[in-house]
Amino acid sequence: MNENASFPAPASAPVLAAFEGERLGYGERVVFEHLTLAVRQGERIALLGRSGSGKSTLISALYRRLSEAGRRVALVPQDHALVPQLSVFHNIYMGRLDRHGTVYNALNLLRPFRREREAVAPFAEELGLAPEILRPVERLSGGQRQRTAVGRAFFRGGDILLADEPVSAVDETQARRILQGMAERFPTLVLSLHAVDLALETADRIIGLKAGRVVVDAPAGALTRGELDGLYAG
Ligand SMILES: Nc1ncnc2c1ncn2[C@@H]1O[C@H](COP(=O)(O)OP(=O)(O)OP(=O)(O)O)[C@@H](O)[C@H]1O
Repeated sequence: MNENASFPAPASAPVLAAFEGERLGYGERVVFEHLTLAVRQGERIALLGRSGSGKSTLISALYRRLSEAGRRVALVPQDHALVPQLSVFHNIYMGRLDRHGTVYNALNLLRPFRREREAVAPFAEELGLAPEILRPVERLSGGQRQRTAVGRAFFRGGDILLADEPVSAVDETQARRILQGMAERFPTLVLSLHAVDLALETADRIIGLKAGRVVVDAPAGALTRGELDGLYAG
């Protein structure tokens, strides 16, 4: 780890969220004992680490903090948080529920407005979901559900995208295309990824977690594959 290297986002870039020696966990269960970390505008961060190292816990904490600060945050949760009985169209549309009133949303649920169908269609098309657009999500494959959750985040847009294992269920070609779409749309990204190669290609900053500790925090270009593989050892 190169502690002196500066990240591509300059130190003058605004801090969007920061933790200073904070404890994060679930009730009695402490995951991070003493987390110190700042996310600056313009950073593309990949979180790496073994299962249970704390990636989802950190993403959830960032989501709360950014939302409380009034940032527009798009989220792809690990469990996708889709409404199974509703169509791909409706699940993607949910990314902008907060832009309309309850009556508009209820009417659109019963009989989608043409304007909304036309707004959602390019996102479904880009993610290869056009043929499934009217199908209930409960009748989709795992990869199709994951792409629906990505579509909802794309449709939402915002200052920052937080995505927890957003390409774990799709093939490598699709994964690259989706990650590229994320980078083009959102000025700031925090992505939890399992594939080290994809993380190095997509991110400019890699944060490696081990049992609730930040053990790597360096520019992607300063890290070797071997250093990152070490995150998964032992
Ligand atoms: N709701 C919860 N209540 C109590 N403990 C939890 C809860 N969610 C996660 N944990 C624990 O917190 C630790 C970190 O979990 P977390 O889900 O953040 O890891 P992760 O790195 O995202 O794992 P994975 O790659 O498997 O998704 C684990 O030990 C896990 O068992």
